[in-house]
Amino acid sequence: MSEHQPIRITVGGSAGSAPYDVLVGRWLLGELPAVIGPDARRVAVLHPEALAATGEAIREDLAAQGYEAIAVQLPNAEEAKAVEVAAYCWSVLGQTKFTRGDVVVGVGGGATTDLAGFVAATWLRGVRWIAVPTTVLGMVDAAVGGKTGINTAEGKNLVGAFHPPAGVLCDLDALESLAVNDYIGGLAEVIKAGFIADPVILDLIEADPQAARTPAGPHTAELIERSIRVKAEVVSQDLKESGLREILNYGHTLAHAIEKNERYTWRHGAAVSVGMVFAAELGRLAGRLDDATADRHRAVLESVGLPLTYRGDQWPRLLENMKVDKKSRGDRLRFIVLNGLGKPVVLESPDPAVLVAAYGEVSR
Ligand SMILES: NC(=O)c1ccc[n+]([C@@H]2O[C@H](COP(=O)([O-])OP(=O)(O)OC[C@H]3O[C@@H](n4cnc5c(N)ncnc54)[C@H](O)[C@@H]3O)[C@@H](O)[C@H]2O)c1
Ligand SMILES: O=C(O)C(=O)C[C@@H](O)[C@H](O)[C@H](O)COP(=O)(O)O
Ligand SMILES: [Zn+2]
Repeated sequence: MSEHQPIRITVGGSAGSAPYDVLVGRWLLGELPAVIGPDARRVAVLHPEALAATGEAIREDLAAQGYEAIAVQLPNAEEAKAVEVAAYCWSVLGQTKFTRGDVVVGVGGGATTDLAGFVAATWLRGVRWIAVPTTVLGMVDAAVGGKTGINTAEGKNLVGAFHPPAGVLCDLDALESLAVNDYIGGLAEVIKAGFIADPVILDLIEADPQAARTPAGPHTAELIERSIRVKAEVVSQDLKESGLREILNYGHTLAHAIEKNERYTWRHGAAVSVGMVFAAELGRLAGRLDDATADRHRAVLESVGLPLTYRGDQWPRLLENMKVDKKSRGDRLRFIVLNGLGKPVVLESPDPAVLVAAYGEVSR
């Protein structure tokens, strides 16, 4: 990738949605007006507290180009994914007289883009929105694919809508200011993409795990691009998760149960890391996954500093939490496991004793 030539990955429209591009590069904010489109008069820039200066800079830039631009500050991280925050945004849009021609821009990590997309999906039953992800996780996963939503006390992402963005701008320079724990949290989703579809990702990380932990690593752009391609390929075929898209939920059944158990104070990537070790053990115990690939989960996740274990005494609560997973059907729990590297499949209603044994392998 040359500095001025972003990579462009097109996400095909499925289920009647319009296709859109994900751009990966540097200095991409100049692309914003083209994605905003000709109809917008007002633009609302939703950003977390941590990115107040960035949000204001984008607002000023848009105002200088003639838009009526407002910056809307959200709480950092999961606190943004709450109905009270969505309601605050609805009231700001109402007071700004935001119409169906106007555009929401979500600038931030996955929590911000999930909330911004949800506000855009619900305002006037759906307005155009653009994602400007500023974390690894946001770039490789959250901003792509049109899943938007908020958490409730009962579970993670329980309220939301499929509402694809009009475009996604991944400016790699944004990653420079990210805290190391937030950076490596995103690697959990990168590693997920490696296990479910693109093992070259795993090879690149294993070659130099320390380098993978920083934006200055030699493979940063390639890891991000490969992961986006995995996601784009899947959501282009199955926007509304009627089948194939469930593979992107690898490790998430337990992960979301942990996040709820921790009242959303754990980072999503950390929970997904533990959830993937659990899913690997489940695959192994169910006779699907070979020992080497199951063990590879622990090795690669640990090598970048992600957690592998969770509290042993919490199993009954986690099991209860998993029942509201979106892959559940009635009383049947369903998990994504691997039949081998890059071969994700659904495991239906595993024997409870197998679930307990798999949890025994991640509990401390
Ligand atoms: N919609 C989807 O398909 C999808 C996919 C994966 C994850 N998610 C969601 O994404 C969320 C996690 O996203 P995340 O890991 O990006 O965390 P996050 O959005 O909570 O961001 C982590 C922290 O970093 C701050 N931050 C963001 N960008 C920064 C930057 N460039 N410099 C400094 N600080 C910055 C944020 O304010 C926050 O405090 C979860 O809610 C998860 O459920 C959604
Ligand atoms: O895009 C998807 O589909 C995913 O499952 C990607 C996940 O990484 C992401 O965390 C997603 O938000 C989980 O969705 P949910 O439907 O299980 O809430
Ligand atoms: Zn996820």
